[in-house]
Amino acid sequence: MEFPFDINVLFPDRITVLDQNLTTGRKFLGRPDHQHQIATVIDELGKASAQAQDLAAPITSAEKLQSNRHYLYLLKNGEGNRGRGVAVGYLKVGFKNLFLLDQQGAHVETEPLCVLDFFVAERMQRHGYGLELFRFMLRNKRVDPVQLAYDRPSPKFLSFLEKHCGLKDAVPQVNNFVVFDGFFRNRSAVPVRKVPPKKPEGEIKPYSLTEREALREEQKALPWPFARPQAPPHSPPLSQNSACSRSLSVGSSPTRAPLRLTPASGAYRGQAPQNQLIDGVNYRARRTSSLNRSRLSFQ
Ligand SMILES: CC(=O)SCCNC(=O)CCNC(=O)[C@H](O)C(C)(C)COP(=O)(O)OP(=O)(O)OC[C@H]1O[C@@H](n2cnc3c(N)ncnc32)[C@H](O)[C@@H]1OP(=O)(O)O
Repeated sequence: MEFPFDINVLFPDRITVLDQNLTTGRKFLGRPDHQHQIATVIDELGKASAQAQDLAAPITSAEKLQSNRHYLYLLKNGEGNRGRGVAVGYLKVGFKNLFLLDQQGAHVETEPLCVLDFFVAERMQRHGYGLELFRFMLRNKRVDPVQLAYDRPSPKFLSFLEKHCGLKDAVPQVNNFVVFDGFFRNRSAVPVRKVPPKKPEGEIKPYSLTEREALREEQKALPWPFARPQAPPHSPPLSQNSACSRSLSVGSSPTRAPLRLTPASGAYRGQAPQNQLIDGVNYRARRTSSLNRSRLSFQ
């Protein structure tokens, strides 16, 4: 995505981590004009992401980033737009209090790192940029894919997770978060938020809202004629052999088109060979002693 200003001035690094302050940790970026331009980049990418996911409104914007403790990893290509750089995409993560069901169906209260939004500009998809972002975040947060919770992953993202991480067996949930087989193993080894801040969302809800459901709640609160008409309640058809589809079938949000229960066409082009798994060798060498990982990821 191109902008009428120099992306390379705003984001000197290929991947920049932005937090609540919209800063990249570099002093000169505190300039108001730069802050404004950074906000523009986030807002425009957020809109494109919402469009790509059929969301009624963006779930990522500069304002939302400023009011939540989320982290946004922004990837640029410095050479594009005649050397001014182009914004390629982003990955947004944050800790969430969730009530999840383990494999035995028991409720577990947990606060995992969640993937909340993920976007690569349409024309740049399937060129490895998503993997670059995801890998960077995993290293930065010192976490394995199986330890993350995913906020209603799209068919493309599910395909991505299966291809690059070998994640395909979801543990059925009654909310729209998806966790995979292995998530409940060794929870104590998983990074947790150190100082629980006051939650902007209010107190913990029995089945925590996804970003997408929160969007629907916001819309419900709008008076007519601003509120979108509610779609009649319906459940997508269940697939007998898809654990993922079961977890997504309850409480799915009408803000995005219903998820297809099989991945988007061309998604599963065959099982990813082991040596294609993200960072497999490096991670194994570095972290095997401390973590008992899923049988599928990083083996
Ligand atoms: C929790 C959430 O954030 S859910 C929302 C996820 N975001 C979206 O759905 C927005 C639209 N999609 C995208 O922005 C991107 O496709 C992303 C972020 C999901 C992946 O980024 P990419 O740069 O395309 O991924 P990358 O090139 O590293 O990996 C490619 C793999 O991703 C999956 N993938 C990417 N695009 C597609 C697609 N159009 N159809 C099916 N699978 C796809 C496939 O597994 C693909 O492997 P393949 O080409 O061998 O089939």
